[in-house]
Amino acid sequence: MNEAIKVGVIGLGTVGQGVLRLLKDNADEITRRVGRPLRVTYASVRDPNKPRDCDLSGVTTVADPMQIARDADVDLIVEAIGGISPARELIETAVGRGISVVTANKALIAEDGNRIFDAARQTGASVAFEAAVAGGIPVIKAVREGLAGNRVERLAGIINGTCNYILTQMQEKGTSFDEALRDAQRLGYAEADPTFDIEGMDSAHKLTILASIAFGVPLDYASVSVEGITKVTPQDIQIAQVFGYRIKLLGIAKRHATGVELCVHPTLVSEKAMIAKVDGVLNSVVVHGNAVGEVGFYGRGAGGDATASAVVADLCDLARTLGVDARHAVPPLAFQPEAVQPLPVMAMADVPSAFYLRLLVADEPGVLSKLTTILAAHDISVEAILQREPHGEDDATVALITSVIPQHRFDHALTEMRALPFVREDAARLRVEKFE
Ligand SMILES: NC(=O)C1=CN([C@@H]2O[C@H](COP(=O)(O)OP(=O)(O)OC[C@H]3O[C@@H](n4cnc5c(N)ncnc54)[C@H](O)[C@@H]3O)[C@@H](O)[C@H]2O)C=CC1
Ligand SMILES: N[C@@H](CC=O)C(=O)O
Ligand code: NA
Repeated sequence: MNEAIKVGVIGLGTVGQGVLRLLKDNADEITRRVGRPLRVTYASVRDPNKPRDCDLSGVTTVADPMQIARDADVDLIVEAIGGISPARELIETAVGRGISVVTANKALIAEDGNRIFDAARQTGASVAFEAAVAGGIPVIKAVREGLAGNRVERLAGIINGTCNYILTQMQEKGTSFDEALRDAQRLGYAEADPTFDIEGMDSAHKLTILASIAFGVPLDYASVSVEGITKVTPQDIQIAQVFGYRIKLLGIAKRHATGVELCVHPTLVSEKAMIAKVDGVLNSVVVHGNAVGEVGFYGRGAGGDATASAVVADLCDLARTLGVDARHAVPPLAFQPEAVQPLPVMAMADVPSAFYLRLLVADEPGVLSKLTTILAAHDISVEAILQREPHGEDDATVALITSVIPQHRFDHALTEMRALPFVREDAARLRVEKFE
């Protein structure tokens, strides 16, 4: 049999263990694809007493992950510890000695990827990161390679499994936010610090990577406007449903005449759109290319096995091209490094959208007509509106969906609405995104 390709795995948590399991369970299939077996020979284990759901026989375990990055006799390395440091130093050390790395670390790629890819280019090593976006969905490969003939106009997606799981549980089972989050953590979906999931930063990391690959712009996490799901209430989920919508946390990267929109926020999507039906831990990315039109991908966005599927796919790619200078292969960010150019990122105030608004108002006559008069004065049409009578002491609720307008116009109208004596509170304002 051909000599095995030796793999070092740094970090044996949800993803690392999944990689070991998959390489073992599907060893025959993988060997037939690659031409040589892939064998984990080294793994870094911080706590040797922790019970693990993978077989470590034949694997040399070390406490210090730098030992693997710097010295171990391996052909390829998997980084699965997460976070910025020491993950960055480990990857830079490995590529510095010409060892290619597979990482699932979207935070690191989004925030320091430009520097990491430069370091890898110095030696001709690769840094592969399919698992970093939308878990098991092979969306990096699809956009980078499969859509290379297109100018990408828009990319939008559900790219955080934890948030989609929470929103689905709240909508379908009436589960509380906190309970649904606890379940997502137990199932291995959430980040080590789940704030990254629920406050939208994890989606923003992934959107940064997708936007770069789609538009040929440098990775620029700081330019993404981010809002998470912590303010989404069961009431908004329920009213959206009455209007025929679902609320999803979307990442959106879109070209406009004056620049690109880069944002993550809870969004109303029509229940008729395919993406509205993507529930639970599933992710979905919808890409509009000028030649192909709209293309959609969906699948498991988090969890050990699904993520390991993407890590192992990258390992197979790199194993097949061991010894080949990565500077002659597909560039990591899809475009030739010297052709990667920034585009102006639009301020959210200028980005056009339809809006959902929920107001708490005093229960008195003429409320709807006064609100719609203000909207009409700002040339904003109302596509749907409802009013709910108060329960007991509560205020009444008015909810509406507007036509597509720049946010600043909507905000001016909202300022005037807030000043009306019967308006108690603008309780929710969400964007609405349309799909084919
Ligand atoms: N869990 C998931 O569904 C997905 C996770 N990812 C990414 O994969 C990476 C790993 O995530 P998980 O496996 O879920 O995390 P985890 O917390 O389950 O595992 C991380 C492991 O790395 C070890 N570790 C952390 N710092 C270390 C250090 N300095 N030295 C040695 N070991 C260290 C921890 O002890 C733990 O065993 C992260 O970048 C995450 O964002 C990506 C896609 C999906
Ligand atoms: N915490 C992330 C894991 C995968 O990237 C998520 O929930 O999507
Ligand atoms: Na992926």
